[in-house]
Amino acid sequence: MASQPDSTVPYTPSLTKKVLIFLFKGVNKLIAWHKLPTYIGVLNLAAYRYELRQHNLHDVYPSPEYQGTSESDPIPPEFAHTRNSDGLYNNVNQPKMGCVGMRFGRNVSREHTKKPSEEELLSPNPRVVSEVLLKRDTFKPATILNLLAAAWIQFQVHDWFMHTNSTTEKYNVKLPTNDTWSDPQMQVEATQPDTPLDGTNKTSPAYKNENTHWWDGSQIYGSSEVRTKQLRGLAKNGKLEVDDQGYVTFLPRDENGIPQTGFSSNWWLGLEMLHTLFVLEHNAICSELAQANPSWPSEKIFDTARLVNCALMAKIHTTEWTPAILAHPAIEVALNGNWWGVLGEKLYKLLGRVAPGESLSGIPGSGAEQHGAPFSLTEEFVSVYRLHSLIPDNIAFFQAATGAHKKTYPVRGVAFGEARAPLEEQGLDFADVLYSFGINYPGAVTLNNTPDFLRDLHTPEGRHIDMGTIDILRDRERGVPRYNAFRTLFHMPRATSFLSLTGGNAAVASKLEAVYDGDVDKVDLLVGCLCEPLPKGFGFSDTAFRVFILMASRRLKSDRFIATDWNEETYGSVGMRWVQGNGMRDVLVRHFPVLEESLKGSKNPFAPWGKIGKSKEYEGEETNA
Ligand code: HEM
Repeated sequence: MASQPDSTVPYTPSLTKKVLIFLFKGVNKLIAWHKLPTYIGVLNLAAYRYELRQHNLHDVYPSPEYQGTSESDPIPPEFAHTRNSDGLYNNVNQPKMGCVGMRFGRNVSREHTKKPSEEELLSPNPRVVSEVLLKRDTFKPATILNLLAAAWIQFQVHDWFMHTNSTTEKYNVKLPTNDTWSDPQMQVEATQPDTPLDGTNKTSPAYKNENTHWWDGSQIYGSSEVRTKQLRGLAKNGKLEVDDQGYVTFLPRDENGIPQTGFSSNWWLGLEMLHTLFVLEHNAICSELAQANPSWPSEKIFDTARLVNCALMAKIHTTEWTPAILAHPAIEVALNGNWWGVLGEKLYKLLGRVAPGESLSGIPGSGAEQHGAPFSLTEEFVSVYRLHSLIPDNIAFFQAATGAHKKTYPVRGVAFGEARAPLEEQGLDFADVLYSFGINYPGAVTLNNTPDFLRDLHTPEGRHIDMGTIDILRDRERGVPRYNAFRTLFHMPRATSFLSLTGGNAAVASKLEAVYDGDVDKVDLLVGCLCEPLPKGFGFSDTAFRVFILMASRRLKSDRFIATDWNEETYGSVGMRWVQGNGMRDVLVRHFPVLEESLKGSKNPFAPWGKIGKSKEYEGEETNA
């Protein structure tokens, strides 16, 4: 186990990197990165990343001691080579870094993250923004993706973060005249701020993460050691407990029907399916490890299988999901480069690592670095994942083997307690559900495409909420800068008018102008991102993408188990082969071989799959655009 550089060591780009940043600033005045030839575009993205690492990582703790030290929190021997469910000990020198309950960091300095006054928080009225700009008018599908892509990102988000709502403080959102909201008033719980640790916290509050910040599969394994033990239950050989009902394997349920998994809020069939799939994958890895290492105790099998499963999910996300939603040649090279290096997978597999750094041979094994701030996810990172418009109104369900259409359900009908309805009522199994998700479209990430299901959401905890209103309110409440300020702080030019923001779309510009009272600087981050013209092949905005350039690779680069301990000693030779030799397609086909045929019709498992048999005859908008 190698020791890591202290997060307080400032990140200073080398002279070459500074020159690259300077050069591309000039180039980008004339031409955007995504219009450059592929490999020059990749270099441009690298320059952005150097600049962002230098200016856009901000700790929100008053001092580094809050991250713990190797003296105050020494690593117990059992966690020297494996993940701890609470997220402790990933960083050897600062063992609390990224653990559950640590605060979200910031990508912009604290003076730009002030808590708004009530007037600033509520204007323009977030419910009006939701009604006029977010409410879905007609279903606009994202035709480059399938519905699995929507479920996947929520599944991942539940690994990474969740804020806590206050049990005492609420905001009253004024309902406009003639509003159709069915309650007399709209109240939204405030986010619970962490106890202030210094004066800055009083003006710019900080918020804790309910999950670990690491990419550690906590949505499956839980965010505490106690929870992980419960989920393993009595299962042998390092496996997680499942409820095998013969025709289908489910996650176990508690006496109230709540799925027993690491994170079960906001549940629907998409999550049921992916949680089950990656629990099955964990158990398959365990079987393989046990067979190859008959002397390993259950604990070692579990620990190694979790490392492998987490790395596999990180790889799928990096090299498959992200290039599916950002289908641009430079992104494909850059993201594969994050994993394999710019020399590519083939050369990596032939030669192994040819250089120590991240560029030529990828981030895994390149050595962990914190770039001047302790690792944590950030408020801005949460904001750009507000992708609720991915959720469609309805899902059409088919049999995987024949393509026969069984039933089309509203999403509401497969959510929370109803999540398993198509399996229980239509006799479908997970292969059928996965196939159906493979050919249904998600919603496009664009204006007026947030479904009524989420804008009029009744949760099992008794909340009645409009996610459109909440998405706007939360960013403002947490001091995330509005669109133009955000762009400036991410080194992008601000929109000088509504028309320039919308890329010349006069109808959208005038709608924005009316809601934002003629002030383009008031446009909310989410709204701006939904309106700006997209680079070719992009499923979301270039503005949101700037956060990903920095944070997507940071999640890998900061993590000891990916960047430093990337070796057979930690993963076992079987484990290393499993991660490097598999992708989403392999996972799907391993557990549901019938899907192979449909997957053949698709270049990327998160893009629409080939339609089988009778499903070609289905005429609904869910699968046809
Ligand atoms: C059935 C589908 C979904 C339901 C029922 C759902 C529901 C919710 C709820 C109730 C919240 C918390 C609201 C609050 O702040 O009080 C939330 C937050 C959030 N959701 Fe969703 N959601 C769904 C799908 C998605 C999808 C597809 C994404 C895409 C990434 C997503 C991303 C987020 C994010 C980023 C947050 C903020 C989390 C935080 O504040 O820490 N959700 N969602």
